[in-house]
Amino acid sequence: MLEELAREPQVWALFLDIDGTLIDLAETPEAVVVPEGLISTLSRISNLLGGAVGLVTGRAVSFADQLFSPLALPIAGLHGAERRNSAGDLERLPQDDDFEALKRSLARVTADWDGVIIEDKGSAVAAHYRQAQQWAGALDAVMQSAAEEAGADYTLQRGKMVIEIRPARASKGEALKAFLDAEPFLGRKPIAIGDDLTDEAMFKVANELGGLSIRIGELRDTAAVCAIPSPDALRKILADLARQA
Ligand SMILES: O=P(O)(O)OC[C@H]1O[C@H](O[C@H]2O[C@H](CO)[C@@H](O)[C@H](O)[C@H]2O)[C@H](O)[C@@H](O)[C@@H]1O
Repeated sequence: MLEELAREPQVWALFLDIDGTLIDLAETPEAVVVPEGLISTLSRISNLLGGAVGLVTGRAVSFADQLFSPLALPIAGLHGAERRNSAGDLERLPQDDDFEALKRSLARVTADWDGVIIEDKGSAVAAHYRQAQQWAGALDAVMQSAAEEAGADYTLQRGKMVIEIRPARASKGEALKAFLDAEPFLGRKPIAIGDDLTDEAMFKVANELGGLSIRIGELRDTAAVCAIPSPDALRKILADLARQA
């Protein structure tokens, strides 16, 4: 389904989610592994597409950069709330003192909740319960009330065994549009690949713009139009594509 990229590389732009898409999910946010060969695969595909490859992730840009170093692709982080374009210019929200206090309070409230992880991502915060499913309900309630306290500038974002509070003004769909407004993405058709609720916004934009939306996993309750069964299957497809570059 990505053969078109090799046939007409000047037509397409590729947007890739990270966790659960390019890399396998792990028990904790820090435990993820970038498989050998993936960085060079992405670099070759980026060259093939004239640089029109972007990462679109819920991670902070700084964390994603560490994962994929030395590769520094254009990237939207924090579900689109921060973005680095192909020239390397990074837009990031200013520090918000009230939000800093809210993150500290979340960490305090959940300190004794065994297995719950509060991931401080700067302008967003994620509460993970993958290792603490007994706390899922209580965590949901705490995060809902924290999101209300954070006010209209923030919104709740649910994902795989995670509940997040993130800036409301951006989404992965808006990030796709912003990338497509400038070279080397300008005028290309987007292919968006992701696995989670946050990726639905970019699936919709890719569909609207005549591109392609691909979900990792099952094709159920999604705007995506086709599916690839796993991150491993996607990596194999990308490696084949890179060999043609
Ligand atoms: O948009 P993504 O790149 O898919 O990022 C979404 C969230 O991914 C991370 O959490 C998820 O992956 C963890 C590591 O595999 C896993 O332990 C967790 O259960 C998943 O929800 C990341 O920690 C979040 O900050 C991202 O927003």
